[in-house]
Amino acid sequence: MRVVVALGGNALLRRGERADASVQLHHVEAAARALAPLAADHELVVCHGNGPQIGLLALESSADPALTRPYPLDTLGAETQGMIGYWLARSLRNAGVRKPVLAVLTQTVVDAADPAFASPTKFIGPVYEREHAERLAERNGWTMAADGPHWRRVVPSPEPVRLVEQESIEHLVGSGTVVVCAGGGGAPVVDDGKLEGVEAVVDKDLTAAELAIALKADRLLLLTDVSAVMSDFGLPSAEPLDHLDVGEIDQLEFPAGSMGPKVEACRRFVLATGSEAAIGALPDAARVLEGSAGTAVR
Ligand SMILES: Nc1ncnc2c1ncn2[C@@H]1O[C@H](COP(=O)(O)OP(=O)(O)O)[C@@H](O)[C@H]1O
Ligand SMILES: NC(=O)OP(=O)(O)O
Repeated sequence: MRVVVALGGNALLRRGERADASVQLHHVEAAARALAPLAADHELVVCHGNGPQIGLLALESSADPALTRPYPLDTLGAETQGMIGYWLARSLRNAGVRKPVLAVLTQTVVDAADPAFASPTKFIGPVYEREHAERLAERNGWTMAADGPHWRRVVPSPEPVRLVEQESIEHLVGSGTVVVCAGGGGAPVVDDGKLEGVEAVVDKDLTAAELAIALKADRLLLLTDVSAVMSDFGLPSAEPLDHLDVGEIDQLEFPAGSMGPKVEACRRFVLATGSEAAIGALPDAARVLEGSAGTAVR
C-alpha cells in the first residue's frame, strides 16, 4: 500500500512542555519507532506539523535586537522543515528503517486572494495566560485567540493549492524511498509567474490530503495526541468514535485550528479517492492503519 502519514506538531511538543531540542527529539524518536513497521511494509510518505516550533522561532526572531524586522513565516516554516525533517530522517534510520529516507524541503502554492489571510485561525507557539498574551499582541502586532483555557498566537492558514515539489516526491516514493515532506504544510508561496513567500502557516493535514490525493495513496493517516475523534469533546459525555462516514461529517462541528482541519482533510481524501482515512494517536500508528484503533473515516 501507499500510505501518507501526517504527524502533529503538538504531538512532537506537547502544550506547556519545555521546548528543549532533547524533549522534542525524544518524541520524534518515539514517532519513528511507531512508523518504522509501516515503512517496512508499505510505501511511506511522512508529513509533519510545525505549529509549536514555528511559533518559538517567531518569538526568538521578534526578540532579536540585531534584526530590523523579524524573519517572515515562510522562511521560518522552511527552518522547521529542516529541523524536524532532519530529526525524523535520522530517527527513522535509527529505528531500523532499511530503505533510503529523504527529507524534502517543500513549498506549497497558496492563493494570494485566499480569505484566510484576513482571519487568522492557525495556532502557533506556546500557550499563555491572558495578560501575557495581550502584552505580546500589543508589542508584536500579533493576533491571539483562546486555545482551551489558555491563549495562543494565531496566523493566517490559506488553503494548499499545489506542492511545487510534488513530481519529485512521487518519483522518490515510487522508487522505494521513505519521503519526509510537506513539513508544516509546506513553506507557503504565491505564484504570480514568480514564487514569493507569504506570511502564513498552511495546515499540514490539508496539505497531506492534497498530496495523498495527488500520489493516489491507499491510506491517509493523521496521527496526533488524542486516541480518536470524540463526540461531545470536552464534556463529561465525550466518547471516542470508531468511525465517521463522510456523509455525516457536515452535521458535526469540529474546532478550526485543531480537529476541524483533520476531519476536513479526511473528508477530501475519501471523496477524491474512495479510500479510507483515519485519525488516531501517534503511538498507535500500526493499529490505526489496520483499523483496530483511532477513528476511520470512510
Ligand atoms: N472532537 C474532538 N475529538 C478529539 N480531539 C479534539 C476534538 N476537538 C478538538 N480536539 C483537539 O484537537 C487536538 C488535536 O489537534 P491539534 O492540536 O491541531 O493536533 P496536532 O498538532 O497533533 O495536529 C487534540 O489535542 C484535542 O485537544
Ligand atoms: N502546520 C501545521 O499544521 O502544524 P501543526 O500540526 O503543528 O498545527
